[in-house]
Amino acid sequence: MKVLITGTNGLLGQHLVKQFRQMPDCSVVATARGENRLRDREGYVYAPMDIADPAQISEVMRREAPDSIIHSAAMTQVDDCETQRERCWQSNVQATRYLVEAARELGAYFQLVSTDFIFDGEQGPYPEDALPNPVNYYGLSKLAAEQLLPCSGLEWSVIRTILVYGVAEDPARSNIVLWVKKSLESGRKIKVVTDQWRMPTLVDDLAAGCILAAERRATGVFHISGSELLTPYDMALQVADYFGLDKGLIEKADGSTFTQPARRPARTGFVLDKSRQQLGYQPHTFKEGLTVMEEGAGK
Ligand SMILES: NC(=O)C1=CN([C@@H]2O[C@H](COP(=O)(O)OP(=O)(O)OC[C@H]3O[C@@H](n4cnc5c(N)ncnc54)[C@H](OP(=O)(O)O)[C@@H]3O)[C@@H](O)[C@H]2O)C=CC1
Ligand SMILES: Cc1cn([C@H]2C[C@H](O)[C@@H](COP(=O)(O)OP(=O)(O)O[C@H]3O[C@@H](C)C(=O)[C@@H](O)[C@H]3O)O2)c(=O)[nH]c1=O
Repeated sequence: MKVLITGTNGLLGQHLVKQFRQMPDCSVVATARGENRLRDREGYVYAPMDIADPAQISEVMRREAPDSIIHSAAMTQVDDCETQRERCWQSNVQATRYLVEAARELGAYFQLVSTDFIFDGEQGPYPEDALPNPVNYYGLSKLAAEQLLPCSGLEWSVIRTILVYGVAEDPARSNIVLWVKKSLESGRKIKVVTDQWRMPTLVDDLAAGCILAAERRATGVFHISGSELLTPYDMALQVADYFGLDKGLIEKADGSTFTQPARRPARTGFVLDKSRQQLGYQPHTFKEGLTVMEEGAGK
């Protein structure tokens, strides 16, 4: 398999490179905007590819001719997506359209990484066929990207995930575990909500789930997340307990005391039966995930 990955400077992209390049009979083309920010340069080819630029996409795709494309790149800052809608649409929808076109010319398998934010959070946990109803522009843009696939004529899959955490080199954005850990380590008080429910997902498990689907050229939508429905407040307490940090710095908050520019769906989470049965997906618990992070941080 020759796999091309988009957004490899990002949290998921880095772990996809790390795992794919260890697979026998697999060659990896890592692509991202600008310079390669991965420290380890072994076991893959790097090609700069800004997915907003169709000329760059055509040039790289013609040269590399992958048989599988894992599309991870996106504008992921949810609040920026709410206030910079044109940039969000260009990054998350128009760019996906360019990549789908390139995949069609190559006859390549196409996998899109998507999100729980396509749902409104009224009836979580959600199975794959639940009715989408995004409550913010980021979620709307990711749903629009998903909707490019059914009529694309491609062998395609969508991997939806939730609140990804883990260790990243030079991360473009932080994640909930690193944010809580760094805040408490520096003695900073944090307000954490008790009225949102998520199944936080270890990035190593997410990458493994993407690969389980890609190596089978599995088609359709798969929900790949952690298995425990937790509030961010629960998560913060577990992080404090695990790393021996001061829980007294964690203050309860809710929608009446903590707001963000973009609305968040209240209760998401995924039903994981299909991924477990069809892909053999097996996520870590949140606590196990913290252990994996700690072990990985040393490497
Ligand atoms: N993180 C999460 O909690 C969740 C993420 N997802 C989805 O998972 C995928 C990966 O997210 P994650 O790794 O966490 O996010 P990151 O923000 O860590 O990575 C996204 C990457 O996409 C890159 N990117 C953005 N625009 C472009 C562009 N025009 N050309 C090339 N690269 C671009 C960014 O590049 P740069 O570094 O240069 O900014 C960044 O490295 C996304 O599709 C996201 O929607 C779904 C659910 C939850
Ligand atoms: C910053 C902050 C967040 N939170 C809560 C809100 C939220 O439930 C959780 C994470 O908040 P953030 O704003 O960091 O993350 P958020 O943008 O909500 O994360 C989303 O990212 C996109 C890419 C996705 O696709 C979604 O699945 C989801 O992971 O932490 C607090 O309680 N207090 C705080 O001070």
